[in-house]
Amino acid sequence: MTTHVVVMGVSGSGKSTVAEGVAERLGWTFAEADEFHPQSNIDKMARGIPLDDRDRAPWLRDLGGWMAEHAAAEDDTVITCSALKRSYRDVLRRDVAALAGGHRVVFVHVHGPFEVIAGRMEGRRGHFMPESLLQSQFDTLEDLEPDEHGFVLDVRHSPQELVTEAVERILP
Ligand SMILES: Nc1ncnc2c1ncn2[C@@H]1O[C@H](COP(=O)(O)OP(=O)(O)OP(=O)(O)O)[C@@H](O)[C@H]1O
Ligand SMILES: O=C(O)[C@H](O)[C@@H](O)[C@H](O)[C@H](O)CO
Repeated sequence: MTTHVVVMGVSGSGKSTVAEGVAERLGWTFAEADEFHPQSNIDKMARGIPLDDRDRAPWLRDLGGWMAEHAAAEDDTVITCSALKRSYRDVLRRDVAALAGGHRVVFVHVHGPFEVIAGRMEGRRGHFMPESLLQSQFDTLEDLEPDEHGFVLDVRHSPQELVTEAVERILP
């Protein structure tokens, strides 16, 4: 049985900060979903155009496949991935769920007020994602539903608090 953590949320919410901390604390394999985006998706966002379902579909399938490969190899993982919609999370879960052995995908939603996240994006330099896309990220976001395995963290907590809380709630 392996666990696959998806740290989700809008751009600038702190996914990388939390996911890297959790992966380090647990010694689990880490990946950034942004590194799985085709260059065309990165270019589109950099031009200030939000991705649509078609842009995200192959990317989500690749990430789900990556987690399932690791599950099959008995390797626990932590990834960052916006995973904004329920249907996206269904794709991310699908390949791991199809394996025998009771492997788990756990979503950790880093969530908080628009103004806090906008302020952090403003202070960040050299990232392809423009602040102008934050509203579309919030518009697209669908909260975790009661039957989804996961939990919400408050972006206003310190990175250290967030990592500790995440680790406590992830471990079975
Ligand atoms: N809990 C926190 N408290 C204060 N600042 C934070 C916190 N978490 C992250 N930050 C800062 O906010 C900015 C965004 O964080 P981070 O890059 O981890 O977000 P992200 O969700 O991975 O972003 P993206 O998806 O756009 O790459 C960074 O400058 C980071 O240092
Ligand atoms: O689904 C999406 O729209 C994307 O994955 C974005 O969320 C960004 O890639 C990421 O957050 C970097 O800012």
